[in-house]
Amino acid sequence: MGVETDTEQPKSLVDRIVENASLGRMALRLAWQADPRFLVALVCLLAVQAALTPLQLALSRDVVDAAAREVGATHLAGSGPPLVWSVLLLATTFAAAALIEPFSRTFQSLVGDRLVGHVTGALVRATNRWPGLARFEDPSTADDLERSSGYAARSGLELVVYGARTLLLGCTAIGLCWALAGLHPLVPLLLLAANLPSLTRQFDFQNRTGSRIYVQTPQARTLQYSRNALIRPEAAKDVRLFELGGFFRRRYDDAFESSVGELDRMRWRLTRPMCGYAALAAAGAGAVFVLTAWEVARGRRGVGDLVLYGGAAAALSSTLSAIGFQVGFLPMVFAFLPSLSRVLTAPPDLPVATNPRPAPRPIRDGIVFENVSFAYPGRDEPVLDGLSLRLRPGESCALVGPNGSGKTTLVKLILRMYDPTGGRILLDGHDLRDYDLDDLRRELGVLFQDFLRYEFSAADNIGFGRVEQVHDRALLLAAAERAGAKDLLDRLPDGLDTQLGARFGGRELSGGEWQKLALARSFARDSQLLVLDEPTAALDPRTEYDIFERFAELTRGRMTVLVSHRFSTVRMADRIVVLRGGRVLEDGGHDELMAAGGEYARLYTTQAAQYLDADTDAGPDDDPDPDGRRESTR
Ligand SMILES: Nc1ncnc2c1ncn2[C@@H]1O[C@H](COP(=O)(O)OP(=O)(O)OP(=O)(O)O)[C@@H](O)[C@H]1O
Repeated sequence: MGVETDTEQPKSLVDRIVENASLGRMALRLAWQADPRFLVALVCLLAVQAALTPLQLALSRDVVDAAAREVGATHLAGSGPPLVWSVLLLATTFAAAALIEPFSRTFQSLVGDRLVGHVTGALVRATNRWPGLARFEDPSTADDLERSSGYAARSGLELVVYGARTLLLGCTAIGLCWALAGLHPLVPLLLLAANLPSLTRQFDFQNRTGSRIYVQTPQARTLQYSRNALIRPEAAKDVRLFELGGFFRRRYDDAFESSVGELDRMRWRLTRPMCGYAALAAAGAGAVFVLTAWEVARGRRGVGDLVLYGGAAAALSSTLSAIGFQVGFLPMVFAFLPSLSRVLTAPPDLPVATNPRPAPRPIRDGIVFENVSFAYPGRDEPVLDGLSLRLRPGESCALVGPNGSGKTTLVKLILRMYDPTGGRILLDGHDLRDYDLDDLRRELGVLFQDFLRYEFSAADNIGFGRVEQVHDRALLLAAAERAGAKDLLDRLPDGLDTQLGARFGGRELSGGEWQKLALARSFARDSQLLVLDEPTAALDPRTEYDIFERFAELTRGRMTVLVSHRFSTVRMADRIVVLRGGRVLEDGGHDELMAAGGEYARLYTTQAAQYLDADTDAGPDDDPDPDGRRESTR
């Protein structure tokens, strides 16, 4: 059994059975862990539901026979219990069926919801165990995650429901065949033959639909992306300004047409021939009716048998069709399960030391890049190419270089979001890979260029830098003070407790205000290495100047890496490293590099000249350089 997927490698039948058995066990285990009580209750209800169909047929026959006896048509009646008992029993089964149906649906929803919650928790725990970033940027992992949180999340329930239903429907079909053999031993065989094409068609329909849904996961993600571009507040400005609404709408429609439209066309294609097969199955049931009526007319059977055999033939037909339908779901379930299994069992994406070293405290020798090369996964051209560099303890170092020269990449390697593809990075003489990663990262405080705006309280936005002390108000206020965010907190209606972001009705902040909080978050961390990637890009000149003035105090005792294109920020550093072509081009203090008259001096002078030109037009309130610091750039 298996869905046709585009990525599937040919496997032997035995391998596939073994693999599916283990996937099935995993899905059932997840369903059991989600809520065993509801699961057991659901299976019991499904069993009772399955038993009711043959029971109702047998009781219907008794009712008809008893009614025939009551009206004196004894030649039409078989033997059986009195009419009142038969009617009461039949009514009870109808009442039970009516009662069980909503409970069965409710239990399915309860198990489904709990299962989705349980699987989501397992997915979150699994992805949190991936120390690096590479998997999050890999499209096939994105497909796996999409499948895992969609179809595959409910697969445990679907296995239980479809599996149990198939089993129980199989029992019902055997019961019906056994009953029909009472008419003639060949009748069940003929009916099975008449229903076989319809059953296989149902299976084929489900199987192919499932295959299509599976292989369309990338299109489903494209669809989601285009939809988000239309409805997400982050995109609203651009969409309106550039009149992108129509464009994205067409993209969405195209993606919709290529996924859902194709699926629908396929459904139609597969449904049309089913009419012929259904007619064949109906003809089989009709023949049983005619045969029974003929026997009843000849007085060889009671009239109740007409209900029993006619009903059993019709029920067998619908039961077999339902089996085809239910079994047809199973390949789809088994096609999606490997995605879930891959995510849940994926080993860490970076090597983890077996006897990890604790992070050094204090750092004594610093960080050394030894001939480090790095290319992003799936890309050939290296971003860093034999780079060597030493970052000394207590020193602040600015990384400068053109766009795409690898500054942020270098920072990501220090944080061990990736490992170098060549060379090594040493911390106090030991390879970063030898350290306990959690312990190491506790020593790193980072403000990313694309920092997150948490739409929680201001306190959370700062406290997430040291989440175990997120309620320590003194610590949060001190961090805010250092980042120049104290005024901002004073202006917020509930200070630290103000809910931020418009999405949940909170206070929206300007870009620079969000950046101040992000800077405060990195200061809240009690780290030995502080990495600030464009920390002042959105700050007003006054705040930037304040931070500049206190930079030495703010970073005292910490190694600091500053990444920036703003030379006013770069100047804060003790040392400046210019990157180009994946290597270090220049390395030294500001004065030293200016005196050398190389790349840094050229870039610095160009930027300073631009500032000075702009300054001639600016009023006193716009003065970006209140103490005339820029004069020294000349
Ligand atoms: N996640 C990624 N996957 C693949 N390539 C990437 C990824 N991130 C960056 N790159 C590539 O690596 C190169 C260096 O990027 P990086 O972000 O390190 O540059 P940068 O010097 O920080 O640039 P900027 O000044 O624009 O911030 C770029 O050419 C970019 O295309």
